[in-house]
Amino acid sequence: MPSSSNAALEILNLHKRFSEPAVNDLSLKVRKGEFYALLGPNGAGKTTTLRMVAGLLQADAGAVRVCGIDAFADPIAAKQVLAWVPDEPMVYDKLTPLEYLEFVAGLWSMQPDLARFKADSLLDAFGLAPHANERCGGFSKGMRQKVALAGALIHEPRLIILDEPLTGLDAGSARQVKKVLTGLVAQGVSIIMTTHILEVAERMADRIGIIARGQLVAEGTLEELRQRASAGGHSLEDIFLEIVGGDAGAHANTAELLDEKVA
Ligand SMILES: Nc1ncnc2c1ncn2[C@@H]1O[C@H](COP(=O)(O)OP(=O)(O)OP(=O)(O)O)[C@@H](O)[C@H]1O
Repeated sequence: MPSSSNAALEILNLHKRFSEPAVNDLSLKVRKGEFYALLGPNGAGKTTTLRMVAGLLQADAGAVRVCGIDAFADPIAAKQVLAWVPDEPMVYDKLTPLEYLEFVAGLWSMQPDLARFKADSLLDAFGLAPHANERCGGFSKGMRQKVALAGALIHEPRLIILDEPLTGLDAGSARQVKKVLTGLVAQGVSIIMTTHILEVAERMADRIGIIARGQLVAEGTLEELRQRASAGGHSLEDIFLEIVGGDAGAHANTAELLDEKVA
């Protein structure tokens, strides 16, 4: 796949093996200003893929380009333009959200005035302003998740990588997070997000990639996936279950599965 200037993320023939292959010749592209949802059954290789993109896990083979930067050759430059938020993010219990955001801004060498301005606006956007000066140690999982997300956004990344960002959030918090994310996409930021909440992918994603057994088995807009699904599946859940089945592992080769189902 040649490098293309409109790509925020290019994953090229990525491989990672633990005791068995976890990511197996995976290639995909996220365009600038695109919201891309990465779906797949448990153990499909989603987190492993994103951890390699974020530079937290070494790939066995393949390449990753973030905004045109070769992330394996120049990981520091890549990290400057991306944000990574895992499904169990860590925040420092002894810090308040404001102190945490100022600390993270300091790591990025942001000017204190700008850091404070950005911190205040992120705390506001995530509904954390009333708790800005309380220690994170007493926060619920959802509040901690929002603090971590705010921290990941403070340096104004161009590509945001989110692993299950809405798990554990109540309806109000999920709405705040979705509003922030869609606002960023409207400004040209790109997002790649894993989720098991298919409704979220259905409503928010510009394109959806479905992986099973470490391989991309389907990709497209919701409408494209709908058109390709053979049995007239209409919701993303119908399409997803048709493609991966209840048990993607029952198929020896997911490429064959793709040929059968969506060719
Ligand atoms: N550090 C590790 N050591 C050994 N095996 C691992 C490791 N990390 C992941 N795996 C294996 O790699 C495969 C892919 O795991 P991964 O966490 O990427 O799946 P996933 O699609 O994110 O799943 P889920 O939806 O359950 O989070 C699984 O078989 C998993 O057991």
